[in-house]
Amino acid sequence: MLSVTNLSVRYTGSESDALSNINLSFENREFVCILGKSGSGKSTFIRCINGLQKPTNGEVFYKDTSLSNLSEKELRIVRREMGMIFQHFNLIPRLTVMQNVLTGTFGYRSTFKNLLGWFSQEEIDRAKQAIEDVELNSQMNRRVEQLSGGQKQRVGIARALLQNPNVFLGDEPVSSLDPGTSTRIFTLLQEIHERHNLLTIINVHDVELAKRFATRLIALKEGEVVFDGSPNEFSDKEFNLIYHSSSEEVKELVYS
Ligand SMILES: Nc1ncnc2c1ncn2[C@@H]1O[C@H](COP(=O)(O)OP(=O)(O)OP(=O)(O)O)[C@@H](O)[C@H]1O
Repeated sequence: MLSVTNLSVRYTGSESDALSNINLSFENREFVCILGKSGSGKSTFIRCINGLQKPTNGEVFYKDTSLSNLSEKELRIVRREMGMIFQHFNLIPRLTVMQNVLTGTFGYRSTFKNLLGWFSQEEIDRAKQAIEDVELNSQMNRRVEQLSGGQKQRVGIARALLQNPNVFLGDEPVSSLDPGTSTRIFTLLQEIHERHNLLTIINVHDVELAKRFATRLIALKEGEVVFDGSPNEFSDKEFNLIYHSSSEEVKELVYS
């Protein structure tokens, strides 16, 4: 469903690759967590998948089509099938929960309709359902600036659901939340993942959380994949290697 081949990214002015020759493929229904130290390339990888970051080399294929071959308009169509949630939620603080969630339909509507804020009854009903799915019914008409971090992330999830996504992407969606709230958000992501048959790919710093919810773990170190396997295979040894050793030592030890 989604794959990357020989994917490399080097930012302008940088002397090293943020991502270096990554080859991975993902199937529907996988719940993938991406681990790695700060600066290892996790966000860059997610941004390549949804076409926000152009590779320096290599390709991203979504449903067998290379994103490099798509026009901006075609890319927008791909992007609307990829719901995305963010560390800082990326909501519009002064708008209500309902208004924020409805922006999830924007990729499917004309700019004219979006500017005027006209929504059909069907769109409003779907938004209500998504708000119910994330258990925020009682907050529907509150401004999001009045919500807690966990509630804000639920709004982000409901907004992404309105896109009818095939792929759910998360760029450190629980990094600013406390442990209990983080677990509840991951539980919700898992439920949504199963109910909608999604491919879910989430960057996360919390290894225990990743091991508990993911079906597959991928670890990046200095822009390279140094671990790709099931959560049971990821032990303290891998943890120490990934967070404390050089990438050459990691590859030697993990794959020896
Ligand atoms: N826009 C940019 N311009 C130049 N360099 C960048 C840019 N974005 C990221 N980088 C560099 O690319 C490398 C990978 O960054 P990236 O944000 O992908 O890592 P990350 O694993 O997501 O980090 P974090 O966990 O801190 O978010 C880092 O060295 C970073 O400094």
